[in-house]
Amino acid sequence: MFLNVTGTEHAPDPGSLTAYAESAIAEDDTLRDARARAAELGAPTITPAVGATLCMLARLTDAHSAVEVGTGAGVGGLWILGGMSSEGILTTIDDESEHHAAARAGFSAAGISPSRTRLITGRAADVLPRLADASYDLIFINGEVIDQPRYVREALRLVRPRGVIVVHDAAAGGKIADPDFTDPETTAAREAATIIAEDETLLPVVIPLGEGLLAAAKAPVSETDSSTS
Ligand SMILES: C[S@@+](CC[C@H](N)C(=O)[O-])C[C@H]1O[C@@H](n2cnc3c(N)ncnc32)[C@H](O)[C@@H]1O
Repeated sequence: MFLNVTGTEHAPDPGSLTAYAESAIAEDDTLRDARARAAELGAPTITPAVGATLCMLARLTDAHSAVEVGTGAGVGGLWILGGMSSEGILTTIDDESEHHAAARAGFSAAGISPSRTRLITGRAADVLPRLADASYDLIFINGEVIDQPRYVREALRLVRPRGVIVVHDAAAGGKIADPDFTDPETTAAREAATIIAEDETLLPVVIPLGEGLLAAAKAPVSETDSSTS
């Protein structure tokens, strides 16, 4: 059986490489319980392989500070925190206080100190502009697809040199590569991808996991500082 039964809208075909990538990741009871809370709330979750990818990126960037747009019931947050430095702080934004209550329960069950999580309840478009420039090692965008361009623009400002931006639902339900689709969501996903593609300080890659991840690594400071070029 495919490992994530609660949150995936489009389960990969059995026998596909994606199905193998998902089934290869085992989640612990804390994550399973978080998925159960998400299911109760009707909040979508990332898949296990997306979670493991985020965890790996947090570890590779030695993340001390991360931002998540769209807390849900805390599945993504648990994965990100698992890869961060033991002192690392996750700022996670959601406009549903019920989702934040569920996420808090998950973080507590995982033994994560409340000092390591900053849950901000509000609309991401209002909260993100209040966060400091170039201060975050990992930014995970997992809100509404239609809002991706504005979140990506904020992420460009927030990410540190050598940090990483990850956009979930980057494939707009598989429609992004088909020019016949010009609906607002697909157009927004294309715009977000274009903003990333046109930034020469970013190294982007599409990762075909979950609903499609677009990950982009920010160049080191020596390559982003225009005074040195
Ligand atoms: C896909 S879920 C997030 C899942 C979560 N990242 C996880 O891995 O479990 C999207 C979340 O974004 C929240 N959301 C949607 N629009 C928002 C907005 N404009 N501002 C803040 N949160 C928003 C929803 O309430 C929902 O909890």
